[in-house]
Amino acid sequence: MAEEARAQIDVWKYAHGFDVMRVVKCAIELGIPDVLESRGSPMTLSELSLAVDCSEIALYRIMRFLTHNGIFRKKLISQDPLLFHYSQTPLSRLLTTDNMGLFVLAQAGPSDKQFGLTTEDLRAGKGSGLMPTTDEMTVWNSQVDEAYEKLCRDFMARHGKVGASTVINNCPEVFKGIESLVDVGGNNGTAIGMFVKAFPWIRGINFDLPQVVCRAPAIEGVMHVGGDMFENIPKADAVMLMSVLHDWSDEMCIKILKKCKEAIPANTGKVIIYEVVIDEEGEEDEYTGARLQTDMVVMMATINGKERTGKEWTKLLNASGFSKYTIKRMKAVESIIEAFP
Ligand SMILES: C[S@@+](CC[C@H](N)C(=O)[O-])C[C@H]1O[C@@H](n2cnc3c(N)ncnc32)[C@H](O)[C@@H]1O
Ligand SMILES: O=c1cc(-c2ccc(O)cc2)oc2c(O)c(O)ccc12
Repeated sequence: MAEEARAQIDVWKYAHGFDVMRVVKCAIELGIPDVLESRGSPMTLSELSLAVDCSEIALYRIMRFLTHNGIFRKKLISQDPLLFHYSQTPLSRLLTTDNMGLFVLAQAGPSDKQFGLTTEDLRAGKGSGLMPTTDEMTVWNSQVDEAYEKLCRDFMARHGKVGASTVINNCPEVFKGIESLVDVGGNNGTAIGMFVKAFPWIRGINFDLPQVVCRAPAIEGVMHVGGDMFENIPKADAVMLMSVLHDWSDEMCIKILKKCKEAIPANTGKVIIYEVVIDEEGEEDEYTGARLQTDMVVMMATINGKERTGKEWTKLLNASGFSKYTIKRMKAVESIIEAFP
């Protein structure tokens, strides 16, 4: 593989390296290596959930990530996750509290919700919501250090830049025939500004919460509109949703998607979703690890957010009233989903 292509994959190890260790720390705190060791034989998700007192949904997600990383082993008896059998590896045996487990916990420092998943949240089946405030709102938590809050805002703006160039380079055809495009949850307008520059026939609307767009810089060809995507979305030929839906539960996503549908023409409109599509078992590629890491990041950052598999996207789009959709896989962590009314 060319050095450049390898770097596109390896960079995620550094971007999410700290998060990997936070999930390993939670697994030790929950006692997963200890329970598997004392049982001495493989355990189903339900058995493990009962033994470590952790919700099945949260446990399934962290075990999906930890088995992909070779920390535990998973045996598929069927495609039903409730019937997966989990067992130790030589590595997880070293992570028991009798062995190196306490060493890892000590090095990780005191448990502090501000800096990672907590076992209490996982037990309750929710994410840690480090970044939202209340009601699943994804606005940076004002209780965190001011400099860190600014770093998070700046990081999100860069995320928009990286995402927009991935879409422009890999899927320029999605912009064909679109005269107006609204980027819902577009933050400071970085992404929509890049789309309008690359495809100058498009009129861009950057739509985000009023307290977010009021800080956005003026961008040629882009109008900033403040509002609430659960209430009303400005009308346009197409709606873009970049890394927005992964912050929300299925129920809230359906509300957002229904509002997006109302904003576009019934016969020619489309919703363009730029999000991770988690690979099904046996369909992994070189980005699978980074996609699963992003699921862990979303679990830490939000309360009910998650990355979704193709099947989960189908359910969501059908429930939101979209009649058809296509998934375009890219050489990237995210994919493009085009949904049509
Ligand atoms: C994870 S960020 C994604 C930002 C940008 N699309 C990107 O990919 O970099 C989610 C965005 O959704 C916005 N948002 C959250 N709740 C919203 C709401 N009710 N209405 C409009 N935007 C909202 C946030 O302010 C934030 O800018
Ligand atoms: O801290 C994050 C990171 C992401 C993120 C990371 C990698 C990707 O490929 C996509 C997104 O998304 C976040 C997010 O949506 C949020 O509301 C808070 C924090 C983060």
